[in-house]
Amino acid sequence: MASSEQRNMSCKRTNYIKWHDYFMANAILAAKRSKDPSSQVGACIVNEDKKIVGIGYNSMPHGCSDDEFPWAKNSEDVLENKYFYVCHAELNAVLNKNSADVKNCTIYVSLFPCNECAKVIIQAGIKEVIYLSDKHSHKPETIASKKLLDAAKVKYWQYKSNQSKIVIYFDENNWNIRIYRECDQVSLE
Ligand SMILES: O=c1ccn([C@H]2C[C@H](O)[C@@H](COP(=O)(O)O)O2)c(=O)[nH]1
Ligand SMILES: [Zn+2]
Repeated sequence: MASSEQRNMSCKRTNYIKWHDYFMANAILAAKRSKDPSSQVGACIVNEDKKIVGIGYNSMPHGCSDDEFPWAKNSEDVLENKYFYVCHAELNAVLNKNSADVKNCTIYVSLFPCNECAKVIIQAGIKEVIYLSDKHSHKPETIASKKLLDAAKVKYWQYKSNQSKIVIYFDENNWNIRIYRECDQVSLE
């Protein structure tokens, strides 16, 4: 008779990362590349075959040093604030695409896209937006964004994960990932 270990080895794993968590985690990981001290935003574009075709985060444009351009948001001189210069995560994800186009793709974003990003999403042919935070839902940029997405029939919905956290261990001999469910403090393998 097979031992429980042998049985475990002959069945497929069940604690694998589910697609939505996987793609949203990629967006969150990308966000952590951002140099913006107050808001890091990440975006991950996925095609109909569940392949990642673009990743982006908010950054200064190429050739515009992120040591020299400002990251402030409340300077009296608007030219000393980041807003005129920074490229949004969604724009970068579309421009970074490694496929011919992003038609009918889904974009996973850590923050609901602003109106400017909504225009990019629509014009690029992206059909679905899955977002984590909607913390600016009261702002005109977000209200306008939803108007645009509604008119263009781009579906959007907020992702609520069953996992509360995913921890990555960078141990060269025993690299691992632990997935913690919200309902318990026990980590899955
Ligand atoms: O759709 C969006 C909206 C904003 N961002 C980026 C642009 C900026 O770097 C920050 C916003 O800065 P605040 O300090 O929160 O005003 O977020 C984006 O990438 N995508
Ligand atoms: Zn934007």
